[in-house]
Amino acid sequence: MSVSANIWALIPIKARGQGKSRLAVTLSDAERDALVDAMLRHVVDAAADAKTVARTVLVGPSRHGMDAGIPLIDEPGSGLNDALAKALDEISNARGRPDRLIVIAADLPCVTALDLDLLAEAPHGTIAIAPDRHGTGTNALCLPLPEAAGFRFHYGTDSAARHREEAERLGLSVETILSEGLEKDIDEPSDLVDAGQVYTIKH
Ligand SMILES: Nc1nc2c(ncn2[C@@H]2O[C@H](COP(=O)(O)OP(=O)(O)OP(=O)(O)O)[C@@H](O)[C@H]2O)c(=O)[nH]1
Ligand SMILES: O=C(O)[C@H](O)COP(=O)(O)O
Repeated sequence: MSVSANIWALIPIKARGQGKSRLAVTLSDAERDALVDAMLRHVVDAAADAKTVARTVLVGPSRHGMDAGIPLIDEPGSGLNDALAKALDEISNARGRPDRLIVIAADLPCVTALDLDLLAEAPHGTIAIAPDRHGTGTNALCLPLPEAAGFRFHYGTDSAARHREEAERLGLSVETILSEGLEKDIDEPSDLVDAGQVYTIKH
């Protein structure tokens, strides 16, 4: 890949107070908000430190206190797939649009800048998919543009397999990226052990 490739990171973030609802059995509302913000800050910082990432964009109803310099794309309010579809459409048509778009979840407290550089280095005509620790969910994607401008997001059950099928539909190859930092999203209380690097639970 050319060193001058223009690569952007897109981070979806749910409305304040709604994120990480599956952790409500363990964490109070305030604790979940603090955890969501700490993980988002970590992912934003990893993108800022990645050599390959030129620009970071958020999609969601609010910027959760992130710097005003990070653009926020408003979402339709009908779920993650619709939010990302709108953002992909806007970014694909933006002036100076990227050659590649990394879509990365905001709940990856172990992700590093190197992980993002690894994702960005997929060969030409390839979509990179980083699955979760179970191998079934999708924690990050790297989409080549404009080839994948029509990519349809399938977050939900078995999203990794469905995203591979979507690449096939577009005539693109798939590279699966496995790394601890990309695998460890925080969904269930048992995952919280991996969040200790960014957030300490006080009880
Ligand atoms: N903009 C936007 N982001 C979303 C939406 N749903 C999920 N996300 C984000 O997508 C990423 C992966 O989502 P999940 O792992 O399901 O996280 P979550 O929705 O906060 O967790 P639960 O409430 O427990 O399902 C996280 O960065 C979420 O903030 C949505 O409707 N809109
Ligand atoms: O792959 C997915 O659908 C997303 O990662 C959301 O799944 P999760 O909520 O299990 O992380």
